[in-house]
Amino acid sequence: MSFLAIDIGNTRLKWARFDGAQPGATLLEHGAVFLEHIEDLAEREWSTLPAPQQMLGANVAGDAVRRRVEEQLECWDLAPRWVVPSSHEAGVHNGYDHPTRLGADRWVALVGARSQVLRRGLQKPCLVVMVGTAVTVDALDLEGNFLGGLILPGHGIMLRALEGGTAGLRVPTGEVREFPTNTSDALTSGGNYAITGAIERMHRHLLQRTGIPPLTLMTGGAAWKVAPALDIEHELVDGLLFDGLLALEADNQTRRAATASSA
Ligand SMILES: Nc1ncnc2c1ncn2[C@@H]1O[C@H](COP(=O)(O)OP(=O)(O)O)[C@@H](O)[C@H]1O
Ligand SMILES: CC(C)(COP(=O)(O)O)[C@@H](O)C(=O)NCCC(=O)O
Ligand SMILES: [K+]
Repeated sequence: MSFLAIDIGNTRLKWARFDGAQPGATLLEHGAVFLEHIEDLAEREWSTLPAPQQMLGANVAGDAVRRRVEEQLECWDLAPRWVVPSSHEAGVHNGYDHPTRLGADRWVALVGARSQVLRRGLQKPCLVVMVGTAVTVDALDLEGNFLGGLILPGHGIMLRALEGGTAGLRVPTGEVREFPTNTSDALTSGGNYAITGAIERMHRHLLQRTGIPPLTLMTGGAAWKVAPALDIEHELVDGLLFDGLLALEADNQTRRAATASSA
């Protein structure tokens, strides 16, 4: 049995095939494509991939993108399944006012983070940071309750907004500096500190709420750009979304088996 996990963000689709659908399953192959190249998946990256028997995906890029991906999945005999955030699943309680309106990627990352906390036997709250097209900073307490989180623009969106809204800010990428003395460095540092500042702020909120310094897990295509300037202890976790998808799929299968045996 092999399992395909798919994470579709607003910039790229990330996929991974595992040798099973339980937390800790072995990663067999993985890849990422920009959304413009989804139409090539079945002909290229997936053409040599052994057929997976099951898949689960998280999509925040809209229904049109989801349909384009489902067309590519037709190269295999498999039912596409997509995560819809609920109020309670795989050990996480969703504290959003309207649980289904939480981004599926955020929900999956929270589930992945919770399963990591439990697997490591930690008695800690957890801060879940994703740095992609947008940045999200989500708080999980000691019991696996999702308390709430921040959404802010990612680096690219911040820069494009400033370029578009002004006459004098079209400059090359700069360096992160404490006291920037040119426009390029001022913009790059401003964006970087906006993101790290928000993360540090949420870290403080969670510490104040729970009294315990949280485990901070950071993922996403641009996490490596943020990490050097982040003044709190943290870990970069590449496959956090895949961990979450594995945990949710394992949970779903247990539930389906229970329904089947009671029918
Ligand atoms: N190969 C790369 N080199 C530099 N930056 C990258 C690369 N891939 C992704 N990024 C950065 O990561 C962001 C996309 O990350 P990703 O996690 O794929 O986002 P999303 O989940 O929103 O699609 C881009 O906006 C870019 O800033
Ligand atoms: C916040 C997001 C845009 C992040 O998207 P990403 O950067 O991963 O492409 C996405 O999680 C989303 O569309 N969320 C729905 C709204 C919410 O979570 O409240
Ligand atoms: K994402």
